Amino acid sequence: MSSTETDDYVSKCGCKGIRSCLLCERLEEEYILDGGEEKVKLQFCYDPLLKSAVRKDGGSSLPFPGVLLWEDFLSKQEEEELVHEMDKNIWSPSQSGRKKQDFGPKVNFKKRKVRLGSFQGLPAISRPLVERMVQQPILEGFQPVEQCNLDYHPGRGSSIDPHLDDSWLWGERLVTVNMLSDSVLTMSLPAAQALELRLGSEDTNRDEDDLEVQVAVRLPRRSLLVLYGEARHKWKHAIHRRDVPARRLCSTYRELSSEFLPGGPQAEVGLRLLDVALSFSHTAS
Ligand SMILES: O=C(O)CCC(=O)C(=O)O
Ligand SMILES: [Fe+2]
Repeated sequence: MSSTETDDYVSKCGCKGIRSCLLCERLEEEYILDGGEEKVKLQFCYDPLLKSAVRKDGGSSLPFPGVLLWEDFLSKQEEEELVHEMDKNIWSPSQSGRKKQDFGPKVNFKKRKVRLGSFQGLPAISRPLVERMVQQPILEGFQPVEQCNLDYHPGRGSSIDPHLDDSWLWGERLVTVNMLSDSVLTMSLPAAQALELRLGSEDTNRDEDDLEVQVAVRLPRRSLLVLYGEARHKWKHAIHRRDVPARRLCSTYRELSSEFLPGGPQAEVGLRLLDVALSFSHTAS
């Protein structure tokens, strides 16, 4: 990496509140490792063929519905073109050492307000990808109104903390296309809740407040991941710093919730958003 590139990677940071990246940690001369290490974890790996989470130290497995992994969704040439196109647009600094490009309506989640703002549609280059993804039965009728591109880099200590995506505006399926390097999405849930979701395990009889179930979902380069059902609404998801060994880009596509779909109280707003989004009129300058 040239020094100009390095400067670019570390020159700006978008962290607020408790979030941090390598830049602000260096500035504060404080090195914060991945958070939450005090919790005892039951670690599983997701097996896409079995659609189950399998204990890392062998033994039990747990049905894990709500994840679809589509390997080689992109060809190598498509990946190259997408990355080239994304890098023509400005990457804005975001939380925890990420950079971001957002193609979607302007949203205030706290006040539950959404408006078109300057949104002109999803990027033109995404049209064939959306046409391809909807061939998958689980994505039938998927109509994204937002595409959010993220740029992770180990030089900035990029990560994303465990979270659930909003479900007031965003609908049932979250779709992410992974580019440039392999990574791991870590899904987590307190053991007591996992038990409720049928974790048949003898390990849950210790103090359950401190016990967390973690499921590592492998995200191969050029794959597409769908989260829905339990994996969308109950399990938090995160990308840990240790799982960003090289630059990684991803595009997350989000559909509308039932509130904004036909029959819902905000159906008219939804129609306007869809009309603009699916014009695919954004082209990088
Ligand atoms: O980087 C990823 O794959 C996940 C991104 C994510 O969870 C989000 O933007 O809400
Ligand atoms: Fe998310």
